[in-house]
Amino acid sequence: MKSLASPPCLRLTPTTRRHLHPRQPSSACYPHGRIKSNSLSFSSSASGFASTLAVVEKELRSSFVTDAVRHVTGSLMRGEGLRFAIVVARFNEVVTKLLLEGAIETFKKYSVREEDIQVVWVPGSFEIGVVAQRLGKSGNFNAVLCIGAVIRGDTTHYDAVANSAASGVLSAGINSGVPCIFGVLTCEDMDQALNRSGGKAGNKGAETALTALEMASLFEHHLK
Ligand SMILES: Nc1c(NC[C@H](O)[C@H](O)[C@H](O)CO)[nH]c(=O)[nH]c1=O
Ligand SMILES: CC(=O)[C@@H](O)COP(=O)(O)O
Repeated sequence: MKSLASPPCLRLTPTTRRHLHPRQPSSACYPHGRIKSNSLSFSSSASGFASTLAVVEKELRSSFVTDAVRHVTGSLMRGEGLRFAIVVARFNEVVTKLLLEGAIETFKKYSVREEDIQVVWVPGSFEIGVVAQRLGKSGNFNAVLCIGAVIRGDTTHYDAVANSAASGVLSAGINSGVPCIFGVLTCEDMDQALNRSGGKAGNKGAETALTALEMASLFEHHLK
């Protein structure tokens, strides 16, 4: 029997660690298998993340061959045939349109057919949850991607909208049993929002589309 005392350890770069384990401390290691450090190269872009994840998945899978424990993850490589709804808020449309573009581009890059993507517009982020739940329950989609941009103003309205959007999307997923992905920006100002919708900090629409793909694949291929 294999000893569990000192599992082989993968030290991850900050970027990959953030994607795989967003809250793990910097000294943490990946406990399930050994990964050659020279097989990993990282980028903070959505496609960089995807290829990093593919390498990690492959290496981890091969390191599990001798393990009796079964591990399952969704795959980014099997987008064809998966169906997605995208609920997008019109409020701060200059931002949400860019997030939507990033999301659709990513779905297409991963072989999701255009006819398998349905976009539903709602007035603001507050309205996303109820619509996501309806779409999830329809049985027509493998995942629902929720896109919005909440930007702080002068009053406490920001907190109400941001928190409601988050708990609305969470409830939609739990109540419908279909993954509902949180692609709602919550920003201090428009600069922060633009930086995250194709600017300096990437495109969160594209990143959350990858999350939707992974979760859709996990449910479709492993959790039925
Ligand atoms: N201020 C923002 C809003 N506010 C609108 C609400 O989402 C909602 O439509 C209204 O209260 C009616 O129910 N929405 C955003 O998406 N982003 C904001 O910054
Ligand atoms: C996040 C918001 O709802 C924002 O537009 C509200 O702005 P304000 O707090 O100045 O009314």
